[in-house]
Amino acid sequence: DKGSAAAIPINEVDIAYVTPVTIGTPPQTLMLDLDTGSSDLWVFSSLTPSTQVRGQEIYTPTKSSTSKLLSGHTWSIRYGDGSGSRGSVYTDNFTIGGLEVRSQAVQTALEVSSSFTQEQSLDGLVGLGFSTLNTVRPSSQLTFFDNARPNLDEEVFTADLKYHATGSYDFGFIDSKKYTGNITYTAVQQSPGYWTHSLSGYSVGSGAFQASQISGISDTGTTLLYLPTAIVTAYYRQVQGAQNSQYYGGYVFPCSSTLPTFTFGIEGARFTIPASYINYTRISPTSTTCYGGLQSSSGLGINIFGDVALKAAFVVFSGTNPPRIGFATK
Ligand SMILES: CSC[C@H](NC(=O)[C@H](Cc1ccccc1)OC(=O)N1CCC(N)CC1)C(=O)N[C@@H](CC1CCCCC1)[C@@H](O)COc1ccncc1
Repeated sequence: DKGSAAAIPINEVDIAYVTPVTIGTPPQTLMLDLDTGSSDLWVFSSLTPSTQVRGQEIYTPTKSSTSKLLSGHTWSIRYGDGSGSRGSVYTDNFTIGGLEVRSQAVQTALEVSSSFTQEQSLDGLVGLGFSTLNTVRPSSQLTFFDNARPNLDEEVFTADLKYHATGSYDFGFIDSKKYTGNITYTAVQQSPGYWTHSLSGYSVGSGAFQASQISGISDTGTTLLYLPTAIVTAYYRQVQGAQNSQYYGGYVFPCSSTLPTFTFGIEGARFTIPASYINYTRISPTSTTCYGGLQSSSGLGINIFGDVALKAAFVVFSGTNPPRIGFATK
């Protein structure tokens, strides 16, 4: 089996990407954020209070002839940005890009935090982290990828996220038309459940490559790139007028400033993030101050290789034993 689906940016600064999925019989289509940084598949549903739903598509289990309540099971999740949700659990048929999983655990929201309510183009998440992170109790549930794996032609899924454009997620195969050169793989530590691996170093602009093992998680559900403070200060030292603003909670700079590129290493391979990806957004629509796509990870306790980095590469998440992650230029 295999599947392929679009990864569509939900706004003009690629804050997140959504993918059309279908749930149930007859199929109900929702737009979900495929997130390698978590392992719960949850959706806005007919059980979500209407005061918390603002334009999202919802999943109505009672309209599906193949839905089954997973009685006595609940879930509750809190994300790194403080957003969260909780609820009950059904199983139903679930499809992404033509790839179907029967009786996938679909977590129906009974409550969502305000930032989810405000994000009307996001109907929920598909966690693609390791199933050990799943929050369903009393028995944790498997991710879509873990359920699909036995039937996949190849035990992989790939992410081809794009800057200000629609990319794709593929399941069960590696599309050689989506990348150039070779795929460089590196080892993944799957504890505590993230796609955790190391960078082999970095360089700023045309500067020398600094070899150093930088451990972090490749996370499609995180917008920006979060690295150790020493690296981030070295980067913004090259940017006229840059400053680390308490007020804006990160590095900001004049939108007219020239930004250097940022290169990261995977083993012996090098991947360069264009300056445009790091000139992330104006702090307000009329402002001439811009917010950086590279920020310090010091407040997070973990380095996160988010979309700003991932969209500079074609990424292979390999569920082989042991798991590994691959990067190729595109
Ligand atoms: C540094 S983890 C912060 C990260 N959330 C972000 O990256 C959000 C994403 C977002 C925000 C608003 C609308 C749409 C998308 O975006 C921002 O936070 N920003 C972008 C805009 C920028 N101006 C400010 C910073 C995060 O929790 N991801 C989790 C998934 C995410 C949750 C929110 C909805 C979209 C999916 C997940 O993978 C990682 O979970 C954890 C990571 C570490 N320990 C615990 C949990």
